[in-house]
Amino acid sequence: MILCRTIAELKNELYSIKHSNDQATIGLVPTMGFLHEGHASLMRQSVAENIASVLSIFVNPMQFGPNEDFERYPRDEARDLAIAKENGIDIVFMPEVKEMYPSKPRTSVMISQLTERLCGASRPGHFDGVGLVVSKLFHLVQPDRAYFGMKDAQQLAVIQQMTDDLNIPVEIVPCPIVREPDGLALSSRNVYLSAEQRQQAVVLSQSLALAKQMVEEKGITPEELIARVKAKISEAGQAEIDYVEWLTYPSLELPAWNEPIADHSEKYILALAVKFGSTRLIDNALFVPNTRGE
Ligand SMILES: Nc1ncnc2c1ncn2[C@@H]1O[C@H](COP(=O)(O)OP(=O)(O)OP(=O)(O)O)[C@@H](O)[C@H]1O
Ligand SMILES: CC(C)(CO)[C@@H](O)C(=O)[O-]
Ligand code: BAL
Repeated sequence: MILCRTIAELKNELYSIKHSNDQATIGLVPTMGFLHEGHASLMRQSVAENIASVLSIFVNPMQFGPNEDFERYPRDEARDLAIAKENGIDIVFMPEVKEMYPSKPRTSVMISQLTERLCGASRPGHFDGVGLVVSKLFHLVQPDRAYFGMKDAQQLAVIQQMTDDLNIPVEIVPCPIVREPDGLALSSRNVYLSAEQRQQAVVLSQSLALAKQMVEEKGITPEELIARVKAKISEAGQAEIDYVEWLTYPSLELPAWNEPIADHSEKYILALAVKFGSTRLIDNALFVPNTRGE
């Protein structure tokens, strides 16, 4: 496994791969590091489907708001490199901020509509930063496939839209959410939770499971579903709800609010963002026609 800290090193390594095999397919797994089993599942899928796999580790300042956790975002380079190697990654691209942004970028990548709700509304400018860095990574690596987790379902929809709108020749591969045995979705930010908050955070996946049950009950409307999910989350002492939304997926539009969900024909997402103290966690479940959710 090769570690590249500069764009020049990355380009050299990619050139060598392509030079030795011009049919070589490249998979890209973009991350912000502090790797866990969720990231590892993306890496394994990339390794299984491509001749060579690039893992990027970059805590992108452009996607953090002024009062967010950019400075204290967890980092552990040695551990990340060991996990990348164990999972068969060929190249780790781990640039400094000044390598990715030698000066303040004057170009913005603004993806409209899909970013109006959910994390786009709670974190103004967040998806502009994500769009910018992911398009830079796509241009630098020129992957055949890029792997994104469904935990960040809005991000996945936004990146797919950006890729389609800009005709970027990469296949976006959605990967399922990896969870702890008690249901909590793996996230680098889980490390911020106190023991008590960690116990309370299980309410996220529990409320998604409750929603699946309720959608099976004929007659429930999005309005009732959201009220009941919010009530369930509020049972966890310190939980402060940022949003609970029921939207079409991947178009992220509001469906008819007062009409029963049963027998729906579209794909929907129930998306949650909840704060436990200062730690904001997200989770979601997809509901496909005539099923109880994924
Ligand atoms: N539990 C998970 N299951 C599957 N994919 C995941 C999971 N957690 C993160 N990912 C995916 O890994 C990629 C990199 O995410 P990132 O480095 O932000 O990790 P994270 O754990 O989501 O961090 P954060 O706590 O900052 O949200 C994204 O595509 C993300 O969706
Ligand atoms: C896609 C990404 C690596 C861009 O910084 C980030 O938003 C993430 O880790 O999901
Ligand atoms: N996992 C999405 C990256 C972020 O929270 O900034």
